[in-house]
Amino acid sequence: MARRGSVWVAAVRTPVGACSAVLLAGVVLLAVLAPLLWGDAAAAIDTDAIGQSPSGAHWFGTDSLGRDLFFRTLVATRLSVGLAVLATAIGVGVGVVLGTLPSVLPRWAGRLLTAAVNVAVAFPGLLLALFFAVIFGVGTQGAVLAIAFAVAPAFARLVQTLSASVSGRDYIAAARVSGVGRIRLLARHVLPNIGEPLVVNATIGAGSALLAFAGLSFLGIGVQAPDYDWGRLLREGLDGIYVNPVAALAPCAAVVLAGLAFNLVGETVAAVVGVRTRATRRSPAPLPAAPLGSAAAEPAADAVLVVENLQVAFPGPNGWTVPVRGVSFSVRPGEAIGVVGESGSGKSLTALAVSRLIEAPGVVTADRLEFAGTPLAKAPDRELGTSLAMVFQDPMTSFNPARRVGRQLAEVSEQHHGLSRRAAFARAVDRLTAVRVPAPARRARQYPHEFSGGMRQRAMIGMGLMGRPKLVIADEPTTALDVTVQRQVLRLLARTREAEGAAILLISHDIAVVSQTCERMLVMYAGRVVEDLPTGAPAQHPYTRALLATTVDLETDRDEPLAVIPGRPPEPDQVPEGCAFAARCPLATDRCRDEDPVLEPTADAHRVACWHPQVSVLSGQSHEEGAA
Ligand SMILES: Nc1ncnc2c1ncn2[C@@H]1O[C@H](COP(=O)(O)OP(=O)(O)OP(=O)(O)O)[C@@H](O)[C@H]1O
Repeated sequence: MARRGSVWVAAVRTPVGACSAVLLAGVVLLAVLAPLLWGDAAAAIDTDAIGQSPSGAHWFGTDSLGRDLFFRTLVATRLSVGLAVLATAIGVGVGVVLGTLPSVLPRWAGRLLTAAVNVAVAFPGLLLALFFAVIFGVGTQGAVLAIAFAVAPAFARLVQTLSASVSGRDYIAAARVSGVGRIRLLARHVLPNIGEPLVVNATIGAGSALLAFAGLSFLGIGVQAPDYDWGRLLREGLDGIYVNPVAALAPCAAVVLAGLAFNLVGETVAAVVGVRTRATRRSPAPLPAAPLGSAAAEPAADAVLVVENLQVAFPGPNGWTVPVRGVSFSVRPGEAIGVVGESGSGKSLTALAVSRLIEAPGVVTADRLEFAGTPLAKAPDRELGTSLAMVFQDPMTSFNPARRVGRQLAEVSEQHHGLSRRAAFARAVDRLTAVRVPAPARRARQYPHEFSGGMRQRAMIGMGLMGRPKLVIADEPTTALDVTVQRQVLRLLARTREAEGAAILLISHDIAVVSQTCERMLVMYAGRVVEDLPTGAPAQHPYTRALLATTVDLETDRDEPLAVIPGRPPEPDQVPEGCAFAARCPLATDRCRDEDPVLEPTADAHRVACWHPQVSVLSGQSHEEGAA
């Protein structure tokens, strides 16, 4: 709640937010106070001062009955703004009902209603307002209903579109499956999730309603005498425009200012609720230097990837959150490295940083971040596009659902190799063949949804092979697949490595998968690499040992309870002072809680960040023995 409040404060501090706050406060104050303070002065008839020009006594002059136009303009604020807001509220209400009814009504009735809304949306709003004004009759009430019904179709369409985008989500499907009725589904699951854009559009819509209302009153079919709003004042002022132009200009200026207030408020609300990160995008303070997570070791001269002291940070309301805190490793050509660790340990962010895919407001810093000998920040897109391949966990969302698979693969060669459309498509078919997609020529012409999960994942790898990748980064590539397909994909990665000489960085929470595929393993915990070891070597860090102990295989004793690591990893913004694993480590000492261990070599090709390495967690040896 406090966080939300601070977002609003930050939004009001922007130039647009400040203007909107001042204008809105002015409009609301006038609407509330003006009739109370100046209502009588605005209604007072003075036959001695009929049709006067602006003067010290009457700043905007007087009308045909000698009434003060300055006070009348101020007093008209309440009716003008109040009626516009009322019309908008009714319009939004009717729009929400019309927009949601199709999902509740029988199919044929819903379609009929949708078609009617579509037809109504096609009519210009003012024309609809005039049409309804004739139906509901001349006068304030008729004008309110006319404008409400004129704006309702646009809101109905908006609600339909927003509901359609929400109704495809998994939580709606889950609610449906669990037997939630249509109306409850709508009220509980759909409407709360479309409320924010609706409010933003309603605020902006109130500005248009204000203008429309002034238009109807100006035409004589809105507010009727003795009541008056800005539209009526404009109509009366226009009669004497050559004598006193201010009489017409003042209500016009009032409409413009109030309309501006609504629109700017809409923009501010949109900035806060629509793009919530915008307000926090401003960096809270200079990003602190990355703590040295590892002892500097010179990487191989031909390393494909060199990462030294990598830090990924995001600005938050209370300062920087640093989910990746000084990660260092290097990858040699053709090498397969696995990155393991519990959820939230920073594996994916490390991969994204290495692929230059961390978006603002995220900040990536490193002492050294090089790909194929070139600083990553300077590597041309073409170089990265052809020599670094990325395979994501969910290929369904990584492929564009509206384009054929073959064309998406071909785009890489058209873009980066300058191949013609036909040649690029032929290469796409060839690559699909290489990743063993059956009937590749036919499959290349299909859409992603026509592929099975495993086939999509292979096609994704095929896309990476359109160039000559030096490094394939695969982020949980088999998590969504069944064991048989998982095996096929892992085999394919291994084959890619052999055939193309590509290095592999395989991210997985499954230590068994990594052991089968990789020769080295980086174990991450709370944004740090805590152990870097050859696969199969005895683990030295208590966390790695605990992770290995939780791995289940065919030889696991089913009579024994499954091993678990007690506790949870710390949140990125609550990492403790010393070793982040200390709170869960049975071997932790005061030193662990006070001092953060650095990743240091303990044996050939083996680095550990622990004050007490080589201690067996399971055997219950004391830490003194282990530390020795
Ligand atoms: N854009 C972001 N802004 C703030 N924090 C983020 C952002 N993206 C990720 N994080 C946080 O960074 C931490 C590490 O995330 P990351 O996705 O790298 O973890 P992971 O080890 O890959 O986990 P998983 O196995 O669940 O994918 C998480 O706590 C996550 O909440």
